[in-house]
Amino acid sequence: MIVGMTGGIGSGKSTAAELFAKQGAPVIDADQIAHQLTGKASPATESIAKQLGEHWLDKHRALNRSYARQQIFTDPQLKARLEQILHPLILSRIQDWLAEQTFPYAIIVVPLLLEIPSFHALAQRSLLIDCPEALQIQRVAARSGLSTEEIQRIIASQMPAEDKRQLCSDIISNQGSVDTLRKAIETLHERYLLLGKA
Ligand SMILES: CC(C)(COP(=O)(O)OP(=O)(O)OC[C@H]1O[C@@H](n2cnc3c(N)ncnc32)[C@H](O)[C@@H]1O)[C@@H](O)C(=O)NCCC(=O)NCCS
Ligand SMILES: Nc1ncnc2c1ncn2[C@@H]1O[C@H](COP(=O)(O)OP(=O)(O)OP(=O)(O)O)[C@@H](O)[C@H]1O
Repeated sequence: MIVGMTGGIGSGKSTAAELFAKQGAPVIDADQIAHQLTGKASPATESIAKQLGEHWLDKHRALNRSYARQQIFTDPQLKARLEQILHPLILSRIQDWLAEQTFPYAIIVVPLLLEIPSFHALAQRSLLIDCPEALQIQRVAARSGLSTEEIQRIIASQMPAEDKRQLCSDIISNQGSVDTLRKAIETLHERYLLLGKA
């Protein structure tokens, strides 16, 4: 059984993914794949330079992440063009990884699970890590130093939380402590094991 985990920026997806992994579940994260794909002198960065311009890369020919962030979250067309380069490669890496899994269930962590049909189609269940916007902003600012304005722009580019709640089969509220999150994940892990074995 494939479980797609999603949630807005800073909702706690990576923290939740780590907790599932500690239970023994196989987990793959689309953000981490995107990071690997946009490292120095990779085929993806060469496509980005060719299609979007050399100035999207840094001196090591890796993606200039802060430049890319500024561009795509202020210009939807540039966002779509970067996604057109990266999403097929991310999808293919996830599919290859899924083909190797033998555990009763596997977790794919995909920020745009509900926005992009080809990602959504991979999952039989969808798990939303839900967190109020004010807490998302607080946690992302503490982690990355991004301004409130920049974080709000990223949130505005994603599907509204209310719509995500309607679409997901499972929801974990991540407003409490990491310990509360751990308990919710232990419960879901047991449920997914049963569902995956059925
Ligand atoms: C713009 C980039 C360079 C910014 O890098 P940075 O290191 O600052 O952020 P990181 O990659 O860790 O992403 C952090 C969060 O930003 C949000 N985010 C990232 N890409 C997108 C996007 N295309 N649309 C909406 N939100 C996004 C997600 O909530 C994600 O969890 C990077 O996010 C990127 O390459 N994005 C395009 C690839 C993509 O669509 N990734 C999401 C995979 S489904
Ligand atoms: N329940 C919690 N209590 C306190 N801090 C938390 C909790 N959950 C997550 N955090 C912290 O909030 C920040 C964002 O969490 P995390 O990185 O897991 O979110 P994410 O959804 O993966 O973010 P992104 O969308 O940017 O990839 C991290 O610094 C993390 O340690």
